[in-house]
Amino acid sequence: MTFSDEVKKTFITFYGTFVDTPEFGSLRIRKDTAVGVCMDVSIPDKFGKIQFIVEDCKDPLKITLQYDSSLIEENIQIVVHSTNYDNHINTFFFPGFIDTHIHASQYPNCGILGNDSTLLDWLNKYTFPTEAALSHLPYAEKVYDKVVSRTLANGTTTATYFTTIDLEASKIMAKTCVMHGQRALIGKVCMDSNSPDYYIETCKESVSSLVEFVDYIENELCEPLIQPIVTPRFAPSCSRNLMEKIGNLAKDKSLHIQTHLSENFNEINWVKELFPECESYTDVYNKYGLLNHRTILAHSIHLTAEEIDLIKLKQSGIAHCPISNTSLTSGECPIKQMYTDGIEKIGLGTDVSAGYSCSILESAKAAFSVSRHLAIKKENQDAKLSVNECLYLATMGGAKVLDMEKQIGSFEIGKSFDCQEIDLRSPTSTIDIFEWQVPTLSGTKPKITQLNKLEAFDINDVISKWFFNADDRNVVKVWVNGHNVKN
Ligand SMILES: O=c1[nH]c(=O)c2nc[nH]c2[nH]1
Ligand SMILES: [Zn+2]
Repeated sequence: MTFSDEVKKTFITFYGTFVDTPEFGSLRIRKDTAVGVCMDVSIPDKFGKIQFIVEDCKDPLKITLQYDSSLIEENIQIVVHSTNYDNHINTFFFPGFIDTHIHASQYPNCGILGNDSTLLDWLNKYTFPTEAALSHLPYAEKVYDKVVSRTLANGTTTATYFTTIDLEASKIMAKTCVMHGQRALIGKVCMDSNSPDYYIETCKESVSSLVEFVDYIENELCEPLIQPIVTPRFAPSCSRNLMEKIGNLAKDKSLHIQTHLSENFNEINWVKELFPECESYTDVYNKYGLLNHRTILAHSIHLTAEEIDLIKLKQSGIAHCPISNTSLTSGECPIKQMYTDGIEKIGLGTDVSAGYSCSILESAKAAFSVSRHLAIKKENQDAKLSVNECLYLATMGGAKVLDMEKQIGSFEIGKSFDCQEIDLRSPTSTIDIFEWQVPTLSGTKPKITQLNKLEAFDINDVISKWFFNADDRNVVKVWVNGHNVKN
């Protein structure tokens, strides 16, 4: 079926097993479930959104016609799992992943780190030259096209991107996301201080190109899935004047803000030297108008108790980027402790290219591992994140960080249908799961006496297999706002 076939339908009902994590640590499984999505462009308030969820449903078409008797059968599409596994749970719908921190412009360096690098020398040696090269627009086109298709292929339906300081290249990124159908917040990077002469703007240039970028997205592109995000790179590369000006713009237009915070000890000391008037790194952003409930703070590893309190007070969100933090030897962010301290807006970021993978599932596995290392180091089992908690960070946690928890992150009536279909036995899958391990939808156990001593696997085990053993080969389809964007 093609994209154009699909949009002719005014209603789609998805039918099968739905798995999501509505609360931190919970795993919700709804079998034989029909999820109805309005695809009628003449009703913009409902378009792409879930209209009903019916569990234990035997006939999804009948349920759809019961929901709205004015619908006619030709306009309804029923989408069932791509492969029928004879009543065994091998395939399920899961909310699309949310990447709360990724540098689209660094994608050419994904997998290139430099063994000896830590943050500040890595920026100068690898990152700034790579970003600056994208002012050559044909390069920008290629790189942005690849990173968006690659993240979608890995099940990322929403991403919060950094581009570069270049306005025209940033517009290309916005157009690319529209073309691929990905939901995205896109930030033209602002930096007017302490940066190489080949990759820096004046404060005036930075503000005016940001204003033009916001205007372009809001008034020319006009695509509801795409939002601009105010993006001061990090405190060392921004003057006080620049931070205040773009903070005011964010406030006036209710825009999101993203930046980096407290990633590495040399960086933290540098911020102390540059901003002696501020109490802490976090206080720099607060003092210059950048800290609020729509601010996304990447890393935030080495925070003091006062900084945690300030972030809580301002209700800002944290993008946990465990692959990056390990790769650049920046540190281990104590996510479980943050929850205990009352910070609940925490999501995951791939942080390509300090992170070597653009898969949020890989980041979720890394979050699991980093939390175990913290538990070993601190001799405290409470530091451990569970599989379900990591999956929450990858979906609902990310939605909260983006202040979009009413729109995305789980399957609820009124939310957009952003979804990935997972198939543990897709043709190219490398997951080995044996037939006696797979529970049936009705929960019956295999009738083999030798297996009586085996604990029967349940769907939690299946989800665990997926979490640890899967990759993009198990993402068979992806939808954003009801549109099939990956087949
Ligand atoms: O991981 C990071 N990646 C970056 O590009 C960057 N810039 C400032 N601080 C940063 N940290
Ligand atoms: Zn980053």
